[in-house]
Amino acid sequence: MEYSLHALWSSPVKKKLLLLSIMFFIWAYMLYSCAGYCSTVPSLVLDSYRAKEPGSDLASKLLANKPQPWEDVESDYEEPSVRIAAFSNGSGSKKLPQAIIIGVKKGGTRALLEFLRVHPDIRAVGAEPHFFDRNYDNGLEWYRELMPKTLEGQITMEKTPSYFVTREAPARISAMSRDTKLIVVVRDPVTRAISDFTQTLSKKPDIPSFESLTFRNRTTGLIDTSWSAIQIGIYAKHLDNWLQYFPMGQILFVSGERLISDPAGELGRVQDFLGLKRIITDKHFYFNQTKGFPCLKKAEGSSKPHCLGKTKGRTHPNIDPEVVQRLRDFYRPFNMKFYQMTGRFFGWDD
Ligand SMILES: Nc1ncnc2c1ncn2[C@@H]1O[C@H](COP(=O)(O)OS(=O)(=O)O)[C@@H](OP(=O)(O)O)[C@H]1O
Repeated sequence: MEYSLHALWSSPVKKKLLLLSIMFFIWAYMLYSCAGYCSTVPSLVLDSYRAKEPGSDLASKLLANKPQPWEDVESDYEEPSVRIAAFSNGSGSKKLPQAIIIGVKKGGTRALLEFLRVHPDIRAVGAEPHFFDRNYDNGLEWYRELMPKTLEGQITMEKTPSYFVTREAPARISAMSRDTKLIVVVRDPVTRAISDFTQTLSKKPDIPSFESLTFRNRTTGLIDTSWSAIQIGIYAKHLDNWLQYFPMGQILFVSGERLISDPAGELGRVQDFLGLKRIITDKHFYFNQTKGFPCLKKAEGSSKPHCLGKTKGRTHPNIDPEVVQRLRDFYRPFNMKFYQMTGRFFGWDD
């Protein structure tokens, strides 16, 4: 061995060859390193440049795609600043909702969600995601990103009242998870229709009167069931669609009227349904005379009393009593069917 090495070093041609190959390796290594560096530099520069562009990060992308919560139904919703500070950076992970308030529009869905958020085992997204109706193409990952972080054992929730009347929503929610718990806040369909109309009127003061929108033909008294304010209240019909995908035991019906007269009682039923300890009780509520509604003594993440905003609990316009009666007659058979289906008498037809 010693001899062969000595022989190698001693031969001048071989010495040169060895030197050349060492130089070649050094040169190749430098070229390789430079190529790697050169390919990363522009992208790093570009990335940091992109990061400065508005809307470049994930959160902004979501915001860009995010359904506008102030569109249509939820023009009033604002995340209380206290809540943002207290929970936006919490630990845990984002999960798809295990329970959803699917309806109904103007039923009292915001009140229910705000009350439920007081529970330490519930975390909910404030704005309406409208995933299963308007934003389904964005994909489940987009939807999950909207959710707040939860710890083990906490339930993730959202509310989008239009799901209840969206034909595709039951199949889509079932495809996400067949175990999703569904909650529907229902309210007398006649009052609901007037509430719905009142909301539209507040945004578009020039719309025709409630009375004229109600009828296809006022003289024959034919109701215009294509008007969404009327359509939404045919609860039995919409429920049929949900029952194709979910068993009745997985859907809880909350009375919008009882949610106002006895919020703790209705919240007790909801907590049982969600398998949670009854933590929200009558101690959490007080009746605010000025607002004319129950309010929270302390909102989630805050020590201050909290009533819903001014777009909840609007004064309704006076509607011709004859039209109201005609609508009562129209809804009666659907209501009866609905009571039968749900096994609960909501008392809208006294
Ligand atoms: N505690 C409390 N405070 C204020 N308002 C309350 C409350 N509980 C139920 N309600 C009723 O909720 C109605 C609005 O329903 P939604 O929140 O489902 O409306 S929306 O579909 O999200 O726009 C709203 O309807 P209007 O009275 O017609 O404005 C209220 O009657």
